Amino acid sequence: MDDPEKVLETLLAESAESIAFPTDGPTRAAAHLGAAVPITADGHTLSAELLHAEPRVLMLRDVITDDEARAIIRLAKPLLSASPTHTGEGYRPTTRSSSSAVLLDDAQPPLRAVRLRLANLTGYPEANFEPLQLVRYLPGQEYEPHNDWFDACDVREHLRGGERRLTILIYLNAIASGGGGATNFPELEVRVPPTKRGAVLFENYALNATRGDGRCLHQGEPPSATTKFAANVWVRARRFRL
Ligand SMILES: O=C(O)CCC(=O)C(=O)O
Ligand SMILES: [Fe+2]
Repeated sequence: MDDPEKVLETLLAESAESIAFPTDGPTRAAAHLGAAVPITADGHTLSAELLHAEPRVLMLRDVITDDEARAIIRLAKPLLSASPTHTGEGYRPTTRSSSSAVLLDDAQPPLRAVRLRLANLTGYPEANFEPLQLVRYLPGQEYEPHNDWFDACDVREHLRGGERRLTILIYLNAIASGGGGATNFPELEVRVPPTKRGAVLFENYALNATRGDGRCLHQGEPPSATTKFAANVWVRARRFRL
């Protein structure tokens, strides 16, 4: 699509399809600072605790089952390759030494169950979810501080569903306390230790904003002795297209 007028027309039409920021999803309504509040989604009980109010960072516990964690790792393992990073104008080069796998087959029952539960919890339609992406860090591997949101001028990402409003990073295996592998938010002074079957959820955009929030800068710290498996779930402003 090279014709600038056509690009602009398409972008405007796309933007008009963005859903309003949900303010009533259970993860917005229930979470409190300093207290893990039980919530139920599709008959599944988990807990949510607000770790930081603005931007919102939440710790979810028991967000997936043991079987789901095992299934995600099993489906992803044969697909692993070096993790990509965002390059080009608007993006700072970062080191990401992990491996990743995109789980394109959303129809797989465990993937579908997790996606539908997270849709229910966040108030976003499942159609806005990117495919789950497994990330594997061998001991010593890491992802340097970065933001998950796209540059506002990134046309390609505008056409693939627009803003990454939410990041949900699900921890799939246990790492002993003191074993590293935390998700660290240096600007917020929040460090989330990986808790098996738990997740960190953060809002990359302030309410009604169209530009990403720089305070959401975060890094995947290296695990010291155990391989860390996690699954990224990114939620877009509009229907996601590959
Ligand atoms: O592994 C982590 O704790 C962070 C991963 C991350 O930020 C990403 O994959 O975008
Ligand atoms: Fe990230």
